[in-house]
Amino acid sequence: MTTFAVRLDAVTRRYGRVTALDTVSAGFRRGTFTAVMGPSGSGKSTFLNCATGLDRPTSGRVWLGDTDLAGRSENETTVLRRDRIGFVFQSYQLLDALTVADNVLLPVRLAGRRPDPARLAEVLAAVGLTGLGERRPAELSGGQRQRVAIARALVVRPDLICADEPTGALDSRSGHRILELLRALVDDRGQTVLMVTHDPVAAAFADTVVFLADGRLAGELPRPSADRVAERMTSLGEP
Ligand SMILES: Nc1ncnc2c1ncn2[C@@H]1O[C@H](COP(=O)(O)OP(=O)(O)OP(=O)(O)O)[C@@H](O)[C@H]1O
Repeated sequence: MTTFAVRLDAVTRRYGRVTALDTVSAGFRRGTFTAVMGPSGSGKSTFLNCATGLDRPTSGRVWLGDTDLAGRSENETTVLRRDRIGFVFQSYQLLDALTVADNVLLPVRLAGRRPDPARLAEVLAAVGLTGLGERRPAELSGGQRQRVAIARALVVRPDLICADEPTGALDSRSGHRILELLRALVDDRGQTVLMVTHDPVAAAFADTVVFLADGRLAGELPRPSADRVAERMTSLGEP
């Protein structure tokens, strides 16, 4: 097994005349938590989309574990994404008509596999939602809804959990608990987490913060503190 859950090699993504990502190379080791930060328009979403196969680089390569995403058909990439990456979004993206259990099991059903009740119980326990499987999302707090989304991300045993502003819709206390949960998934279960955030406090939960500016890598900060992250963002022109 390769050391990296995901690796980008000289990835460039242009949209017409705009170079959203400019020769970006980066590797994310298994069992690590990385935050991606940068001013608005610096290329964070493009980076995440290229790293997870949602978008294709104009040039350069992306590996998901051992798998080179270049030259894969759209169908193959969709299956890889579904089976090997867990996504967590700011807006949770749960289906209101389904129970918590059915939301969590959705990726399993979409893959045509039989849901395993033991696995369901395990991931609900991992996110602290034991006993809430029959609730609907509307009957949960924001923090609990995000836990459902994290359980859904975990259920397929992904190589990578990709979180886009996972605490953006939460009050600071619930957000803090979600970040502690992501941290614990890395420390206790060896998960790999890649998180885009605007919040230096959130970024400080990561092992390393990677900075983007104008589509280029603009350094990284190991063992970040919120103050040092905020300082670095100010130097990149973020108010
Ligand atoms: N589909 C697209 N078509 C044209 N230009 C795009 C497209 N997607 C992104 N861009 C441009 O590429 C650059 C990087 O955008 P991107 O969304 O990756 O930045 P970001 O750091 O995620 O921004 P934000 O923090 O505001 O969400 C911007 O100049 C943006 O306008």
